[in-house]
Amino acid sequence: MLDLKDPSLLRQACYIDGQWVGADSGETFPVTNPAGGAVIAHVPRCGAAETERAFQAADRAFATWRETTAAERARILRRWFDLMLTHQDDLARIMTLEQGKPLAEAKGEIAYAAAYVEWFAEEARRAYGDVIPSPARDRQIVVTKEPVGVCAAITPWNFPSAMITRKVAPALAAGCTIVLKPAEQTPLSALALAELAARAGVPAGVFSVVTGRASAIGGVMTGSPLVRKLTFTGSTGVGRLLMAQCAPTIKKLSLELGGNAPFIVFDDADLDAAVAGAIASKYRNAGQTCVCSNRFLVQDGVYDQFAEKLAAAVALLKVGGGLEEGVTQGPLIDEPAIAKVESLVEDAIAKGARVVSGGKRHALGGTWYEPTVLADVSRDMEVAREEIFGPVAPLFRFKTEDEAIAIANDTEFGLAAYFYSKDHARVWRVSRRLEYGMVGINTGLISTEVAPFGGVKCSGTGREGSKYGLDEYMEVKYLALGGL
Ligand SMILES: NC(=O)C1=CN([C@@H]2O[C@H](COP(=O)(O)OP(=O)(O)OC[C@H]3O[C@@H](n4cnc5c(N)ncnc54)[C@H](OP(=O)(O)O)[C@@H]3O)[C@@H](O)[C@H]2O)C=CC1
Ligand SMILES: O=C(O)CCCC(=O)O
Repeated sequence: MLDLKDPSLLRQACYIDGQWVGADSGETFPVTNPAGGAVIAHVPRCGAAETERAFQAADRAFATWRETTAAERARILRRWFDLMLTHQDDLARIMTLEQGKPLAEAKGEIAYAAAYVEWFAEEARRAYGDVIPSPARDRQIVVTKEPVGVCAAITPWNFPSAMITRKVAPALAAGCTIVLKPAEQTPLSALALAELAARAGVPAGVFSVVTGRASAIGGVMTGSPLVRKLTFTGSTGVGRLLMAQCAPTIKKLSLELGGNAPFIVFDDADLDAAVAGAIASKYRNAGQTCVCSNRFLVQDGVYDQFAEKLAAAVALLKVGGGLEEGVTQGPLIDEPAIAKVESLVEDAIAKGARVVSGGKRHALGGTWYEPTVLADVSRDMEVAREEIFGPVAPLFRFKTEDEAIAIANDTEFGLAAYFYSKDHARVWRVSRRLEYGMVGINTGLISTEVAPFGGVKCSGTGREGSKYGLDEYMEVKYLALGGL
């Protein structure tokens, strides 16, 4: 139905303990295409009981998986990586159909998702410990790293594959087992990854996928004493709730939550480069990423010129269905998402913002929103505080560097920030003063598997990708050897 080269990648069952299973109740829920709303598949609506079973299996599997060598785990992960690339076209097609992003972007995400698997296959062999100089002659102090144990992962719809692999691959590389609950909008990408993991030789119970009721599944993930770690990407509100639910059993946590990224353009910036960076960081995935620029802070001297150049670049974006040739802007994920964007833009206009481009739903209907640029935006408008998660660039004006820093840091979030300047002293000064986990300097693209992705403040805790991403799934153990 989806016109896949390998139709068996379209799984409409959960993958628990190495078996493809339905919900105990037999209930399912539909998966729809955001471009037009057609139902493309049905997946099980599981709850607590199925999730409990997945964790019991993960607990059993942990006993043997943790004993495998790093090289054995690396070989399996490497096969998973190879399979993802072999099936890149099908995986991308499934993603575009359930998530809406343009096919070229979906293919890019599959390559990006696979890169995490490759990276952690390599890092698995480098989980080194330490020998610490001892304070006493008859003692030796040794530090080893051990897998955390059984893990739980909850992922969002905006990156249906990459958000999974950057959790599951380091967990498996470290010797942990993991149960995943994907977003209800995009379960098919997750199930296809599970199918390929099984083909790659990941043993039963090591990686399970449960689709269904978020609060019931989340309740087991956060409450079960079998689970030692929860890793989550999604909204700050849900992250806060999950953190509280994990408190009684003191689970290790990685939370990758909302952002409110400033994109600062100083008078001395290369404006054409800044516009290219702005397009990349703002309109990727139709603005639906947590690291998308949310507030454009533009210095007085270049404000009008930047607005004009950005509007010209935005005019070249092509809105449409993700499978159509040349389309760069797909639909937003669902009606609540577009209603939120619409209300933020209406609020800004009512308070005095000027529409430079776009500003309303697209003529295509559905959940397509026009790529939008708003000028004369002020800090009393909701766009200054809220994560837009849509293709809207609000331009704020500032006069001094101090003012730009103050505005940039005036948010509860601290995920990604960007700025453009050619002045070296300023580059170091501003980088130090921005209260963010990631800073893009003269670039709008910061995501890569080799760098630590994560935020400060209400944007979360922990890092994904890079050597730090493996540490999140390992515990440090100190061995004191006496009587030597
Ligand atoms: N940091 C980021 O990358 C993301 C940020 N967001 C922000 O969040 C806003 C809302 O998006 P939304 O999709 O609603 O994000 P959510 O945080 O609600 O969803 C993310 C994941 O959490 C799950 N979830 C939701 N409630 C619970 C719960 N009580 N227990 C366990 N799991 C739960 C969801 O499951 P289910 O889908 O089944 O409800 C999904 O798998 C966006 O507009 C954006 O601002 C959204 C996605 C990603
Ligand atoms: O939006 C997110 O949740 C993560 C952004 C994807 C990336 O750039 O890695």
